[in-house]
Amino acid sequence: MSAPRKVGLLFGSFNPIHSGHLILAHFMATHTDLDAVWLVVSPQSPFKIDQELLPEQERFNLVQLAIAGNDRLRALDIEFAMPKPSYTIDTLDALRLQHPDHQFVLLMGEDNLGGLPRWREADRILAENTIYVYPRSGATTLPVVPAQVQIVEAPFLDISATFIRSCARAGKSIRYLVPAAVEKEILEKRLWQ
Ligand SMILES: Nc1ncnc2c1ncn2[C@@H]1O[C@H](COP(=O)(O)OP(=O)(O)OP(=O)(O)O)[C@@H](O)[C@H]1O
Ligand SMILES: O=C(O)c1ccc[n+]([C@@H]2O[C@H](COP(=O)([O-])O)[C@@H](O)[C@H]2O)c1
Repeated sequence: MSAPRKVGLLFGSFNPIHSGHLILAHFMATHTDLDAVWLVVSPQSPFKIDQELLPEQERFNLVQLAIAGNDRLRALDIEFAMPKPSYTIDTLDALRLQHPDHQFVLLMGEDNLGGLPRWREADRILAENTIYVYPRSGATTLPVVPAQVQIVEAPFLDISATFIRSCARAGKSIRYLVPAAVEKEILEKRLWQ
């Protein structure tokens, strides 16, 4: 049996994955007490119903290309078989059933913290999980920050998937904003062009 592990979970639409996600995920997996970070690709965020999304399998493939060769990072498609939209509490329950020996930590950008009370079963998410929050533009907060929320001073890169998509649409370079393998795939498949 493998040793118990402390694993950070980075949930996202990853439409597409970019260098901001990767630097954050690798930093969390190597500069904190976490052993690994799993990137959970959400088919449909409850807060992004109207957003034009690449097919989930395509987004998942881009995540896999981006993290290839990094044994601290892993891509999860667990939400593909679950009801949509993708509610994080349901995924956390499923992951705890699948991996009873693991300790999970929720990773969250400061942009998402203030909106957390509007998440499904937010009280249970807060009661059952440690949350590592890292800097992100559009920072929001909770009226009272609970003890299980820890601020991690991770490097801050102001890149968003929205910006990557707008560059691709405008025919502008996305070199270094996404890993080379992801750039190649976006250009070859003419994604968002
Ligand atoms: N540049 C970044 N640095 C650190 N974390 C990020 C960065 N971009 C996104 N994240 C975080 O990654 C998680 C998933 O983000 P998501 O897939 O929604 O990407 P996004 O860039 O915010 O997308 P979009 O621009 O389409 O809203 C969120 O918790 C978000 O805060
Ligand atoms: O569970 C919820 O109620 C909930 C509400 C909003 C967002 N989330 C999850 O948070 C992740 C990031 O969402 P977003 O909207 O910032 O892309 C994504 O995995 C969503 O499924 C989850």
